[in-house]
Amino acid sequence: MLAALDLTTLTVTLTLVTLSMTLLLALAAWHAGTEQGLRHWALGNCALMLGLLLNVNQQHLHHSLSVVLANGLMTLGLGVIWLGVRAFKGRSQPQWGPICAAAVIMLLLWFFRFQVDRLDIRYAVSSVTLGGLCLMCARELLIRAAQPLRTAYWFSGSIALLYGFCLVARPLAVLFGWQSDLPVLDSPLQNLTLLGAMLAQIGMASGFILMTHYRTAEALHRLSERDALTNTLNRRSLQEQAHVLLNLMAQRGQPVTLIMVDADHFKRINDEFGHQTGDAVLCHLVARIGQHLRSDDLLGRFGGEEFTLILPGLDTERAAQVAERIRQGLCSNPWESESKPVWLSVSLGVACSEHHGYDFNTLLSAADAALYRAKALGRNRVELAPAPGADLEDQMALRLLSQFRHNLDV
Ligand SMILES: Nc1nc2c(ncn2[C@@H]2O[C@H](COP(=O)(O)OP(=O)(O)OP(=O)(O)O)[C@@H](O)[C@H]2O)c(=O)[nH]1
Repeated sequence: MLAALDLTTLTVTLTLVTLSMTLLLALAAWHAGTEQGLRHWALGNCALMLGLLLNVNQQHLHHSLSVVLANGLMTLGLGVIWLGVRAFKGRSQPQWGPICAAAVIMLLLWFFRFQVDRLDIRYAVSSVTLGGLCLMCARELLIRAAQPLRTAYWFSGSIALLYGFCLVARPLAVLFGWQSDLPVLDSPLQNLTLLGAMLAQIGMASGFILMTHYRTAEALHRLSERDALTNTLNRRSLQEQAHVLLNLMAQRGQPVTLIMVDADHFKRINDEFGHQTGDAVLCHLVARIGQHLRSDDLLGRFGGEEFTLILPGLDTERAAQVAERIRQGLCSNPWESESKPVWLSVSLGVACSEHHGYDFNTLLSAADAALYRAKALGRNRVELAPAPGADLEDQMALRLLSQFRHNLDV
């Protein structure tokens, strides 16, 4: 059946397939923004397509073009695609690698065509080089990665592995006699190679676009749940994740503590040092808080200079110790700005599920009330949320005192 396939039809189809995949990659690269790799893949595919076109026209073109230059272009194309895979993964890209590989291949093919005419060696050299480059792409892609990117990596990687293996096996097939003669144009093996190239072309280009799509989806998801300045959870995703965590802790019957952290007199920092320094101080504040958190604790930005922490498994006493360490850590070391050190202190309100249950909003209001009290009592301190039923008048008085001090800015 393979022998019955017509070479011209195969060539035209392969060229059209490669052309449309190149266009697809180029269009995707056009809008890829900072996403690395797509441009390499589009460019590599162009070189690959030109090389293929020259190579299948051996009967009409001089061999310096259809053999030497064609294989050089195909090597360069696959090499650039390999660079694209590395760029996508954020790895170094040795630009000279593909150029040198292409130059060496062209030199070898020129020698074994015009100095010593050895078709078997030319065949082995080009098959092993192109196959080897596909295997190098596969090696970069078939790695452990977080889902969903792993699916896309493995999709492209498996195709590269399969096609690379087939290319490397081509000269072996001749060597071990599975293929009676060296493949001349129109031989079944040559037709099979062209069909394989077509499938590899469609598969790898789709795989690369899938990789970019998953990467973009991941970035969008991250953006939708993180605060752009501090990279902490934003209010909405903090609430969502807190609900899940609180339900889990309630089922297990373990305590959870919610802490509200608010920077003291932050307006003064902005006024004295400017907003940019204010932003840097907020990032410093988050980094400092992060030093005291475990991997399953949640940290979110609730408002301007107000952050919320949720500490699963900690009762009031242990959570108060964490809060105190955060307070001390911040007020004992200034943030070094370019001009002079910026001293920062925080007030913290602590509310635990032991007294306030597992409802997020109830915990939040209890911690907020405690934070108010910390502010009213002079700032730079940790206050525990009073148990429900504590003196309401007392709380009202504190709220008024806090508002009074805030208005006086003391
Ligand atoms: N630089 C910077 N400032 C912010 C940001 N978000 C809020 N702020 C500022 O934080 C300040 C908060 O001021 P206030 O609510 O009066 O609180 P405060 O000055 O910290 O006083 P107390 O909380 O009472 O100690 C305001 O000046 C806001 O402009 C931000 O993302 N970056």
